[in-house]
Amino acid sequence: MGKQIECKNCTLGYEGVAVTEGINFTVSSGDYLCILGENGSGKSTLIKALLGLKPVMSGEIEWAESKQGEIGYLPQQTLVQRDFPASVREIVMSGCLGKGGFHPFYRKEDKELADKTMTQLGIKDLEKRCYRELSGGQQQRVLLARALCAAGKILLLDEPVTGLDPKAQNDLYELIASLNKGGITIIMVSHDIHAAVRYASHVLHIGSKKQLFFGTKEKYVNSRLGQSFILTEGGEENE
Ligand SMILES: Nc1ncnc2c1ncn2[C@@H]1O[C@H](COP(=O)(O)OP(=O)(O)OP(=O)(O)O)[C@@H](O)[C@H]1O
Repeated sequence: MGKQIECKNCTLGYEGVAVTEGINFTVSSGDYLCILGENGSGKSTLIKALLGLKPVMSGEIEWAESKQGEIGYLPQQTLVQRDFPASVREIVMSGCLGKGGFHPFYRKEDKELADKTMTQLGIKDLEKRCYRELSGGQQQRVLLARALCAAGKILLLDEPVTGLDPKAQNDLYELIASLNKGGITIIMVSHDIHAAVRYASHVLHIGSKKQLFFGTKEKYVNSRLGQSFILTEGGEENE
């Protein structure tokens, strides 16, 4: 499998102050990487670095074959976004803007890609509906379709199931897993250890100040760190 991203001994931080260091991991085509870590450990900062929005303080992020611009990003939803007054089709199509250089109008291939993606994600029948009238789960599908139109190779998802009920969470996880089975690389930031254990191929666990683990999911669940995280997080969920 081709290597897509390699993060080499990166230090991430703001204004000369490191948030986390010693970040080392590799993402290959078809991987499903789950990034775990407590609040404030630097997960969002790492996302910004992966998207090229923020330079690393030291170390290097190396991109192979697919370029940085080919990463589709599903941000954490904000309330403002939930109220966005545009149709489903318009939102999905907007993912095509900026693809293949600047072009101010949608091209035929953009429209075809939007149609194909909406069908794939089961939202074609919603295309004329206004985004803000949809359920949270439907809205996430729309944003996922948009991210897929922006980049068909790697999807970077930041807490994608936040705010969804358990059934919608499960449906979205299953949809993401099916995209991964279809060959799309997934990088997902999550607090949900259960989803990581169920779906991911690899785990990156960031602690306060430094990386605690990177490796296959199987190694993670058998490690002392993985075991204790599963126990504490599982305990919280069952309370
Ligand atoms: N723009 C900024 N300037 C300075 N410090 C920042 C900035 N953004 C974040 N930080 C600090 O960097 C640290 C890591 O933040 P980050 O948002 O990356 O954590 P996180 O792991 O994504 O947390 P959460 O799980 O709560 O989303 C925090 O201590 C935060 O206060």
